[in-house]
Amino acid sequence: MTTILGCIADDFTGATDLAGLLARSGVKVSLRIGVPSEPPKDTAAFEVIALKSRTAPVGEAVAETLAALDWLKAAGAQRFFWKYCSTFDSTPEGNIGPVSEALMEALGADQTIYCPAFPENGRSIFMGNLFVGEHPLSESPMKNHPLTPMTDSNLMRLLEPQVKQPVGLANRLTVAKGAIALKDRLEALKAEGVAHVVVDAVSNDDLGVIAEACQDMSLMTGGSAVAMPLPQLYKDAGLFPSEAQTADKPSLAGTAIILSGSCSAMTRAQVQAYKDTGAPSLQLDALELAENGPQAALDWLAAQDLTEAPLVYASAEPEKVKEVQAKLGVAEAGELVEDTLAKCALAARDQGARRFVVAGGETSGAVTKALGTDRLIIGAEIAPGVPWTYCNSEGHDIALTLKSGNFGNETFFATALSKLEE
Ligand SMILES: Nc1ncnc2c1ncn2[C@@H]1O[C@H](COP(=O)(O)OP(=O)(O)OP(=O)(O)O)[C@@H](O)[C@H]1O
Ligand SMILES: O=C(O)[C@@H](O)C(=O)CO
Repeated sequence: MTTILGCIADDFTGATDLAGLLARSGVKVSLRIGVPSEPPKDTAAFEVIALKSRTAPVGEAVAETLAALDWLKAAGAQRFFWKYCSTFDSTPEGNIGPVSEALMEALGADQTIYCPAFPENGRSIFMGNLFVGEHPLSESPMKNHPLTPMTDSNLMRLLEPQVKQPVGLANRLTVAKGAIALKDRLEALKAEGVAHVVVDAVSNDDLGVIAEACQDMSLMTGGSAVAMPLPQLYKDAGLFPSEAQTADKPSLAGTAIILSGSCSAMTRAQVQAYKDTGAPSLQLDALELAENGPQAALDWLAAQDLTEAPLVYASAEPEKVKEVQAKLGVAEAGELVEDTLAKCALAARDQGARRFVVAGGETSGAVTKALGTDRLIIGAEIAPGVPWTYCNSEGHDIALTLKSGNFGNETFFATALSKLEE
């Protein structure tokens, strides 16, 4: 089928988050890991390409995103969605702005919107300021993120240094007036030369208004949630025929492994809750990994019964992470942990693991790449923004869930496992 909406996500958990929310409407969503090396074949109306570009150097992120754009164009897409984190994670150099401007230039677009809001997960935007629950972004646990600490909550201030063209705001008072009022505001800003418009949203109703007003833009940007209304809007506009979601749930109960490289407050609570169930667990220590390599972890794993779904985690308190980063360097510490968790994933698969629960975006990228999967089928949603996915890992059918650091409730790991047993 010709692709209607071509989506590019800057990390793997973000890609499954977006694909899961698009699939809520019952449409078939196809998720590719990285830019496919083959020309488009067997495409779906909604195609998502997962990149691992959030913390990549700007030039690399731009080049990979443009390659993804070319593939999606070849699949027939004329509308595009650039998905970044609902907490607007970017390094000080920033990839969100430069990637958006490169996409706009390639598409001949003179304006786009920025809406990372995800109300079901507590992310809302008011007067251009991003809130996590009741706290401004910069006062939320995101201020301590190991790779992209967020120390400002104002999206215009975060975006301005990242782009060449002017940044503006369409605030909640406009959004509350509906899609026509928002379109008028966007037109007025365009007349003033404003290319980058942050749009407030505090509820799913606001997201419906924004999607309706922006559905004809060649490029929309945001978190996953603002894309959620698009399939229904496109169906209503007669852009594609109804088709059923075809992901069958394979029978993959039994063996499992949980791998956590996320240090977010929610993941740390999930790790503790899972350990409290009495499940076997191993904590990785980045300093020890730097000294002795991953063999001790692999030996521990080899001795485990995978029907008990063991947990391997590096998740640690911010002070501990900072201490390790000061000794090893931020990127080096992250890579050591990611590399070890990826090796554990491969070893677990070869020991017979068929369900993989992975926490953390960067971690998910490393694990998914190691498993050698190139396409994910979207299955049941475990928590808002976290679906099970099914894929083939070098001849083995497996289920994989990639959990964003901040998503899910405390019992997420056990809930994810039981979901495939229902
Ligand atoms: N104990 C540790 N010491 C140093 N770095 C660590 C430690 N544990 C994890 N890391 C690194 O921190 C980074 C965590 O990023 P990751 O994207 O996996 O999680 P997250 O940011 O919580 O998730 P998301 O991007 O979905 O919000 C990874 O690069 C990981 O390797
Ligand atoms: O938007 C989010 O918060 C997630 O999809 C994500 O990008 C996690 O890395």
